[in-house]
Amino acid sequence: MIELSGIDAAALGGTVRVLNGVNLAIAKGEPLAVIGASGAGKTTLLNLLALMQAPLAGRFTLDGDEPWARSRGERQRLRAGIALAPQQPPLPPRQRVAVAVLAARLPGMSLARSLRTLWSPPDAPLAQAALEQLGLPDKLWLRVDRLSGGERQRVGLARLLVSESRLWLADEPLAALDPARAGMTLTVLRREAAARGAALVCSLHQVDLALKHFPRVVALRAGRVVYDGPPDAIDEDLLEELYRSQDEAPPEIAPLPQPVPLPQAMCR
Ligand SMILES: Nc1ncnc2c1ncn2[C@@H]1O[C@H](COP(=O)(O)OP(=O)(O)OP(=O)(O)O)[C@@H](O)[C@H]1O
Repeated sequence: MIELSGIDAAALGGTVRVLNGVNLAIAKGEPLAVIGASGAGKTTLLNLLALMQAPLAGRFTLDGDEPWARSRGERQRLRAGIALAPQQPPLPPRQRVAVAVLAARLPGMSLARSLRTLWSPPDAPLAQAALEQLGLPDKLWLRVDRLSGGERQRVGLARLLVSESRLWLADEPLAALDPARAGMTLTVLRREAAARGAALVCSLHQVDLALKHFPRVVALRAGRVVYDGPPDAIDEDLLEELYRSQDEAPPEIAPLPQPVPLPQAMCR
């Protein structure tokens, strides 16, 4: 489905190389987790897969086609077939949740139908079903700015569930969720992607959940793929290498000066 070969890429809006010689093939319907320390390039990789950012070097193919050799319009059409849930979903604050969720279906619709959807969503039961699966059964007609951060994040994920895309990209989908919701959310994403035959690529900071929920894990360090395989071959040494900078001892902090006793006269 997607093949990256020797890809170098900058972050969205940047020019400095972040991804470095990345080789990665993702098959139709394949689930995979991307792990790595903060700044390793996970978001950059997902934006690249979503055709948001052109590679600086290397070969990128999508279903055998080279999107970056195509015209802007043709690439736009290819992009419409990919669903990306950013870490902070860009949901218009005054929009109803139903409309925000169903906006994910707009790329495949005629203009007349998309205008109708925005005005009075005919697919509201679809949005409701997606929200229920993600533990938000009573939010359909709320305004987006009435939601908590974790609820907003799940509304962003509900967009994946209603989209007609066969490539779902979820960038840190658990960032605003409590631990119980986090596991449940990954279960739903995995199950629903499998039911629709959609490939699912999730970047995750929760390594334990990545290893538990995904049959394939790609580990990035400083923009390079340092591991790509099943979770059971990931050991402590690799995790230590991946997250080494986070494990360094914190800098020594000079002790605060002891309080100077005030003269008795000043305490009265
Ligand atoms: N617009 C930009 N211009 C230049 N550099 C950027 C830009 N956006 C991000 N970067 C840098 O690119 C590198 C990779 O960022 P990226 O967001 O892909 O990492 P990440 O692994 O997703 O991190 P996190 O886990 O913290 O979200 C970081 O060093 C970051 O500072």
